[in-house]
Amino acid sequence: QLSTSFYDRTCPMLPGIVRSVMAQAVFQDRRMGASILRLFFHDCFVNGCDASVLLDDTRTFTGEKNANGNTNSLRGFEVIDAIKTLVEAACNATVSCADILALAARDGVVLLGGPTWLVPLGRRDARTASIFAANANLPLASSSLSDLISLFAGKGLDARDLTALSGAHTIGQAQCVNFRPHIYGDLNIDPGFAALRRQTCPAFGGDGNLAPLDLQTPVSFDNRYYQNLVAGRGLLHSDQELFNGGSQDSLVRLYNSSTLAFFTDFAAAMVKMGNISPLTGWPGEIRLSCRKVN
Ligand code: HEM
Ligand SMILES: [Ca+2]
Ligand SMILES: [Ca+2]
Repeated sequence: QLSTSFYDRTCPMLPGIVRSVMAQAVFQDRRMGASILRLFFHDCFVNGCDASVLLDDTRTFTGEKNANGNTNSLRGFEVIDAIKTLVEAACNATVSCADILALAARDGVVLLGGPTWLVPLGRRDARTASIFAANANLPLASSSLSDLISLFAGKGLDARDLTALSGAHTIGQAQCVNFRPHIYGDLNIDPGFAALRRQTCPAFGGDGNLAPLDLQTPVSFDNRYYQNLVAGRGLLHSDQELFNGGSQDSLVRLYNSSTLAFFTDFAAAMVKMGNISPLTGWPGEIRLSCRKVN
Protein backbone atom coordinates (compact mmCIF):
# COMPACT_ATOMS: atom_id res chain seq x y z
CA GLN A 1 0.00 0.00 0.00
CA LEU A 2 1.64 3.22 -1.19
CA SER A 3 1.32 6.51 0.73
CA THR A 4 1.97 10.13 -0.21
CA SER A 5 3.62 10.70 3.21
CA PHE A 6 5.92 7.66 3.03
CA TYR A 7 9.20 9.61 3.32
CA ASP A 8 7.91 12.57 5.36
CA ARG A 9 9.96 11.56 8.42
CA THR A 10 12.80 9.60 6.80
CA CYS A 11 13.64 11.92 3.90
CA PRO A 12 11.88 15.28 4.13
CA MET A 13 14.24 16.85 1.58
CA LEU A 14 13.27 14.35 -1.12
CA PRO A 15 10.60 16.37 -2.97
CA GLY A 16 12.80 19.49 -3.03
CA ILE A 17 15.82 17.61 -4.36
CA VAL A 18 13.82 16.00 -7.17
CA ARG A 19 12.16 19.28 -8.09
CA SER A 20 15.41 21.26 -8.23
CA VAL A 21 17.30 18.71 -10.33
CA MET A 22 14.34 18.40 -12.68
CA ALA A 23 14.05 22.18 -12.96
CA GLN A 24 17.72 22.39 -13.90
CA ALA A 25 17.46 19.52 -16.39
CA VAL A 26 14.33 20.86 -18.09
CA PHE A 27 15.81 24.35 -18.22
CA GLN A 28 18.85 22.97 -20.07
CA ASP A 29 16.80 20.71 -22.36
CA ARG A 30 13.04 21.20 -22.44
CA ARG A 31 12.57 17.78 -23.99
CA MET A 32 13.83 16.18 -20.78
CA GLY A 33 10.43 16.54 -19.12
CA ALA A 34 9.03 14.30 -21.83
CA SER A 35 11.89 11.83 -21.70
CA ILE A 36 11.53 11.27 -17.94
CA LEU A 37 7.75 10.89 -18.24
CA ARG A 38 8.26 8.20 -20.84
CA LEU A 39 10.83 6.42 -18.65
CA PHE A 40 8.21 6.17 -15.90
CA PHE A 41 5.62 4.77 -18.33
CA HIS A 42 8.06 2.19 -19.67
CA ASP A 43 8.99 1.22 -16.11
CA CYS A 44 5.43 0.77 -14.90
CA PHE A 45 4.29 -1.29 -17.89
CA VAL A 46 7.04 -3.88 -17.43
CA ASN A 47 6.64 -5.75 -14.14
CA GLY A 48 5.18 -2.69 -12.44
CA CYS A 49 6.83 0.51 -11.24
CA ASP A 50 10.00 -1.02 -9.80
CA ALA A 51 12.77 0.87 -11.62
CA SER A 52 13.50 -2.24 -13.68
CA VAL A 53 13.94 0.02 -16.71
CA LEU A 54 16.92 1.73 -15.07
CA LEU A 55 19.06 -1.41 -14.71
CA ASP A 56 22.03 -1.82 -17.01
CA ASP A 57 22.63 -5.25 -18.56
CA THR A 58 24.74 -7.64 -16.50
CA ARG A 59 26.37 -11.06 -16.92
CA THR A 60 23.24 -12.70 -15.52
CA PHE A 61 20.52 -10.80 -17.37
CA THR A 62 19.85 -8.67 -20.40
CA GLY A 63 17.67 -5.84 -19.16
CA GLU A 64 15.08 -3.56 -20.68
CA LYS A 65 17.29 -0.82 -22.07
CA ASN A 66 17.93 -2.72 -25.28
CA ALA A 67 14.37 -3.89 -25.81
CA ASN A 68 12.40 -2.87 -28.92
CA GLY A 69 11.21 0.68 -28.53
CA ASN A 70 13.72 1.39 -25.74
CA THR A 71 17.05 1.01 -27.49
CA ASN A 72 18.33 4.24 -29.06
CA SER A 73 15.21 5.90 -27.76
CA LEU A 74 14.90 6.12 -23.97
CA ARG A 75 16.79 9.04 -22.51
CA GLY A 76 17.24 10.81 -19.19
CA PHE A 77 19.06 8.11 -17.22
CA GLU A 78 21.78 10.56 -16.19
CA VAL A 79 19.16 12.91 -14.73
CA ILE A 80 17.82 10.09 -12.52
CA ASP A 81 21.43 9.30 -11.51
CA ALA A 82 22.00 12.94 -10.55
CA ILE A 83 18.86 12.96 -8.39
CA LYS A 84 19.81 9.65 -6.80
CA THR A 85 23.29 10.88 -5.87
CA LEU A 86 21.86 13.90 -4.04
CA VAL A 87 19.13 11.83 -2.40
CA GLU A 88 21.69 9.28 -1.16
CA ALA A 89 23.78 12.11 0.30
CA ALA A 90 20.73 13.47 2.13
CA CYS A 91 19.14 10.18 3.23
CA ASN A 92 21.32 7.14 2.71
CA ALA A 93 19.69 3.85 1.57
CA THR A 94 16.15 5.14 2.14
CA VAL A 95 14.47 6.18 -1.11
CA SER A 96 13.85 3.77 -3.98
CA CYS A 97 14.73 4.59 -7.59
CA ALA A 98 11.15 3.69 -8.50
CA ASP A 99 9.82 6.46 -6.25
CA ILE A 100 12.39 8.94 -7.56
CA LEU A 101 11.17 8.21 -11.09
CA ALA A 102 7.52 8.68 -10.08
CA LEU A 103 8.28 12.08 -8.52
CA ALA A 104 10.54 13.18 -11.38
CA ALA A 105 7.88 12.31 -13.98
CA ARG A 106 5.30 14.41 -12.11
CA ASP A 107 7.72 17.33 -11.79
CA GLY A 108 8.58 17.20 -15.49
CA VAL A 109 4.90 17.52 -16.38
CA VAL A 110 4.43 20.42 -13.95
CA LEU A 111 7.52 22.24 -15.25
CA LEU A 112 6.11 22.16 -18.78
CA GLY A 113 2.77 23.61 -17.69
CA GLY A 114 0.77 20.46 -16.96
CA PRO A 115 -1.29 19.42 -13.96
CA THR A 116 0.14 18.46 -10.60
CA TRP A 117 -0.87 15.58 -8.34
CA LEU A 118 0.20 13.94 -5.10
CA VAL A 119 2.49 10.99 -5.78
CA PRO A 120 1.90 7.86 -3.68
CA LEU A 121 5.29 6.50 -2.54
CA GLY A 122 6.80 3.44 -0.88
CA ARG A 123 7.80 1.35 -3.91
CA ARG A 124 10.88 -0.84 -3.77
CA ASP A 125 13.32 -1.55 -6.58
CA ALA A 126 13.51 -4.72 -8.64
CA ARG A 127 16.59 -6.92 -8.42
CA THR A 128 16.36 -8.14 -11.97
CA ALA A 129 15.07 -7.10 -15.38
CA SER A 130 14.26 -8.88 -18.61
CA ILE A 131 14.44 -7.78 -22.22
CA PHE A 132 11.71 -10.31 -23.02
CA ALA A 133 9.30 -8.77 -20.51
CA ALA A 134 9.90 -5.34 -22.04
CA ASN A 135 9.36 -6.61 -25.58
CA ALA A 136 6.11 -8.26 -24.54
CA ASN A 137 4.58 -5.41 -22.54
CA LEU A 138 5.27 -2.15 -24.35
CA PRO A 139 2.91 -0.77 -27.01
CA LEU A 140 4.07 -0.23 -30.57
CA ALA A 141 3.37 2.75 -32.80
CA SER A 142 1.72 0.28 -35.17
CA SER A 143 -0.81 -0.85 -32.52
CA SER A 144 -4.51 -0.68 -33.30
CA LEU A 145 -7.04 0.79 -30.88
CA SER A 146 -8.17 -2.66 -29.82
CA ASP A 147 -4.54 -3.76 -29.23
CA LEU A 148 -4.01 -0.68 -27.06
CA ILE A 149 -7.22 -1.15 -25.10
CA SER A 150 -6.35 -4.76 -24.30
CA LEU A 151 -2.72 -4.02 -23.45
CA PHE A 152 -3.82 -1.30 -21.00
CA ALA A 153 -6.62 -3.47 -19.62
CA GLY A 154 -3.99 -6.05 -18.76
CA LYS A 155 -2.44 -3.42 -16.50
CA GLY A 156 -5.72 -2.48 -14.83
CA LEU A 157 -6.10 0.67 -16.94
CA ASP A 158 -9.32 1.27 -18.86
CA ALA A 159 -9.88 2.93 -22.23
CA ARG A 160 -10.36 6.32 -20.58
CA ASP A 161 -6.96 5.96 -18.89
CA LEU A 162 -5.45 5.00 -22.26
CA THR A 163 -6.84 8.08 -23.98
CA ALA A 164 -5.87 10.42 -21.13
CA LEU A 165 -2.36 8.96 -20.74
CA SER A 166 -1.75 9.15 -24.49
CA GLY A 167 -2.03 12.91 -23.99
CA ALA A 168 1.56 12.60 -22.76
CA HIS A 169 2.33 12.90 -26.49
CA THR A 170 1.58 16.61 -26.12
CA ILE A 171 5.33 16.80 -25.39
CA GLY A 172 8.41 15.11 -26.79
CA GLN A 173 9.74 13.80 -30.06
CA ALA A 174 9.55 10.66 -32.17
CA GLN A 175 11.92 9.15 -34.71
CA CYS A 176 11.03 8.81 -38.37
CA VAL A 177 11.23 5.01 -38.17
CA ASN A 178 8.24 5.09 -35.81
CA PHE A 179 5.97 7.42 -37.79
CA ARG A 180 6.99 6.55 -41.37
CA PRO A 181 4.27 3.91 -41.81
CA HIS A 182 1.62 6.44 -40.75
CA ILE A 183 2.74 9.30 -43.01
CA TYR A 184 3.26 7.10 -46.07
CA GLY A 185 0.76 4.30 -45.59
CA ASP A 186 -2.33 5.53 -43.75
CA LEU A 187 -5.34 7.29 -45.23
CA ASN A 188 -6.63 8.83 -42.00
CA ILE A 189 -4.12 11.68 -42.03
CA ASP A 190 -4.34 15.32 -43.05
CA PRO A 191 -2.53 15.43 -46.45
CA GLY A 192 -0.77 18.71 -45.70
CA PHE A 193 0.52 17.32 -42.44
CA ALA A 194 1.72 14.12 -44.12
CA ALA A 195 3.55 16.18 -46.76
CA LEU A 196 5.18 18.32 -44.08
CA ARG A 197 6.47 15.31 -42.16
CA ARG A 198 7.68 13.56 -45.33
CA GLN A 199 10.06 16.49 -45.88
CA THR A 200 12.24 15.30 -43.01
CA CYS A 201 11.23 11.64 -42.93
CA PRO A 202 12.04 10.08 -46.31
CA ALA A 203 10.56 6.77 -47.42
CA PHE A 204 14.03 5.24 -47.15
CA GLY A 205 16.73 6.33 -44.70
CA GLY A 206 16.72 9.00 -42.04
CA ASP A 207 15.30 6.57 -39.50
CA GLY A 208 16.49 8.65 -36.57
CA ASN A 209 15.20 12.00 -37.81
CA LEU A 210 13.03 13.61 -35.17
CA ALA A 211 9.62 15.26 -35.33
CA PRO A 212 7.49 16.59 -32.48
CA LEU A 213 4.65 14.35 -31.33
CA ASP A 214 2.58 17.55 -30.97
CA LEU A 215 3.32 19.77 -33.95
CA GLN A 216 1.84 22.83 -32.24
CA THR A 217 3.42 22.99 -28.77
CA PRO A 218 6.06 20.27 -28.33
CA VAL A 219 7.41 21.65 -25.07
CA SER A 220 4.14 22.68 -23.44
CA PHE A 221 2.00 20.20 -21.59
CA ASP A 222 -1.43 21.27 -22.88
CA ASN A 223 -4.38 19.73 -24.74
CA ARG A 224 -3.17 20.53 -28.27
CA TYR A 225 -2.45 16.83 -28.82
CA TYR A 226 -6.20 16.21 -28.96
CA GLN A 227 -6.77 19.16 -31.29
CA ASN A 228 -4.21 17.57 -33.60
CA LEU A 229 -6.06 14.24 -33.51
CA VAL A 230 -9.35 15.86 -34.43
CA ALA A 231 -7.55 17.55 -37.37
CA GLY A 232 -5.94 14.27 -38.55
CA ARG A 233 -2.53 15.40 -37.38
CA GLY A 234 -1.58 12.65 -34.97
CA LEU A 235 2.07 11.72 -35.61
CA LEU A 236 1.95 8.01 -34.81
CA HIS A 237 -0.47 5.48 -36.21
CA SER A 238 -1.33 4.63 -32.58
CA ASP A 239 -2.13 8.28 -31.82
CA GLN A 240 -4.57 8.63 -34.69
CA GLU A 241 -6.22 5.34 -33.68
CA LEU A 242 -7.75 7.23 -30.74
CA PHE A 243 -9.70 9.40 -33.19
CA ASN A 244 -10.62 7.26 -36.15
CA GLY A 245 -14.35 6.78 -35.94
CA GLY A 246 -14.11 4.54 -32.90
CA SER A 247 -15.01 4.37 -29.22
CA GLN A 248 -12.57 7.08 -28.07
CA ASP A 249 -13.64 9.83 -30.49
CA SER A 250 -16.02 11.50 -28.04
CA LEU A 251 -13.42 11.52 -25.26
CA VAL A 252 -10.82 13.02 -27.64
CA ARG A 253 -13.35 15.75 -28.45
CA LEU A 254 -13.95 16.34 -24.75
CA TYR A 255 -10.23 16.72 -24.00
CA ASN A 256 -9.89 18.96 -27.03
CA SER A 257 -12.56 21.26 -25.67
CA SER A 258 -11.62 21.10 -21.99
CA THR A 259 -8.10 21.39 -20.62
CA LEU A 260 -9.55 20.85 -17.16
CA ALA A 261 -11.13 17.52 -18.13
CA PHE A 262 -7.84 16.36 -19.68
CA PHE A 263 -5.68 17.49 -16.76
CA THR A 264 -8.01 15.92 -14.18
CA ASP A 265 -8.15 12.57 -15.97
CA PHE A 266 -4.43 12.59 -16.81
CA ALA A 267 -3.44 13.16 -13.18
CA ALA A 268 -5.78 10.42 -11.95
CA ALA A 269 -4.53 8.01 -14.61
CA MET A 270 -0.89 8.75 -13.70
CA VAL A 271 -1.61 7.75 -10.10
CA LYS A 272 -3.31 4.60 -11.37
CA MET A 273 -0.38 3.78 -13.64
CA GLY A 274 1.97 4.38 -10.71
CA ASN A 275 0.09 1.69 -8.81
CA ILE A 276 0.71 -1.10 -11.30
CA SER A 277 1.95 -4.01 -9.17
CA PRO A 278 4.18 -1.98 -6.87
CA LEU A 279 6.93 -3.97 -5.17
CA THR A 280 6.59 -3.38 -1.48
CA GLY A 281 8.41 -6.07 0.55
CA TRP A 282 10.94 -8.70 -0.34
CA PRO A 283 12.20 -9.27 -3.07
CA GLY A 284 12.43 -5.53 -3.56
CA GLU A 285 15.33 -3.46 -2.32
CA ILE A 286 16.40 0.17 -1.99
CA ARG A 287 18.98 0.28 -4.73
CA LEU A 288 22.03 2.47 -4.01
CA SER A 289 22.78 3.09 -7.67
CA CYS A 290 19.76 3.12 -9.96
CA ARG A 291 21.76 1.33 -12.65
CA LYS A 292 22.61 -1.82 -10.69
CA VAL A 293 21.27 -4.11 -7.99
CA ASN A 294 22.97 -3.82 -4.61
C1 HEM B 1 -0.66 4.30 -26.03
C2 HEM B 1 0.41 3.69 -26.47
C3 HEM B 1 1.71 4.37 -26.73
C4 HEM B 1 2.51 4.16 -27.81
C5 HEM B 1 2.25 3.19 -28.95
C6 HEM B 1 3.64 5.03 -27.66
C7 HEM B 1 4.70 5.09 -28.55
C8 HEM B 1 5.68 6.04 -28.53
C9 HEM B 1 6.71 6.18 -29.53
C10 HEM B 1 6.88 5.28 -30.74
C11 HEM B 1 7.46 7.25 -29.19
C12 HEM B 1 8.64 7.80 -29.97
C13 HEM B 1 9.91 7.07 -29.56
C14 HEM B 1 11.05 7.36 -30.50
O1 HEM B 1 10.80 7.53 -31.70
O2 HEM B 1 12.22 7.37 -30.06
C15 HEM B 1 6.93 7.79 -27.98
C16 HEM B 1 7.42 8.89 -27.33
C17 HEM B 1 6.92 9.35 -26.12
N1 HEM B 1 5.96 8.74 -25.36
FE1 HEM B 1 4.72 7.29 -25.94
N2 HEM B 1 3.52 5.76 -26.52
C18 HEM B 1 2.35 5.38 -25.92
C19 HEM B 1 1.88 5.85 -24.71
C20 HEM B 1 2.56 6.72 -23.88
C21 HEM B 1 2.22 7.00 -22.51
C22 HEM B 1 1.07 6.33 -21.74
C23 HEM B 1 3.10 7.93 -22.06
C24 HEM B 1 3.23 8.54 -20.70
C25 HEM B 1 2.25 8.64 -19.82
C26 HEM B 1 3.98 8.23 -23.17
C27 HEM B 1 4.97 9.19 -23.15
C28 HEM B 1 5.79 9.48 -24.22
C29 HEM B 1 6.64 10.65 -24.28
C30 HEM B 1 6.68 11.76 -23.24
C31 HEM B 1 7.37 10.55 -25.47
C32 HEM B 1 8.47 11.51 -25.96
C33 HEM B 1 9.78 11.12 -25.31
C34 HEM B 1 10.97 12.00 -25.65
O3 HEM B 1 10.83 13.00 -26.36
O4 HEM B 1 12.08 11.66 -25.18
N3 HEM B 1 3.65 7.47 -24.24
N4 HEM B 1 5.85 7.03 -27.58
CA1 LIG C 1 9.27 -2.03 -14.18
CA1 LIG D 1 1.77 20.38 -26.32
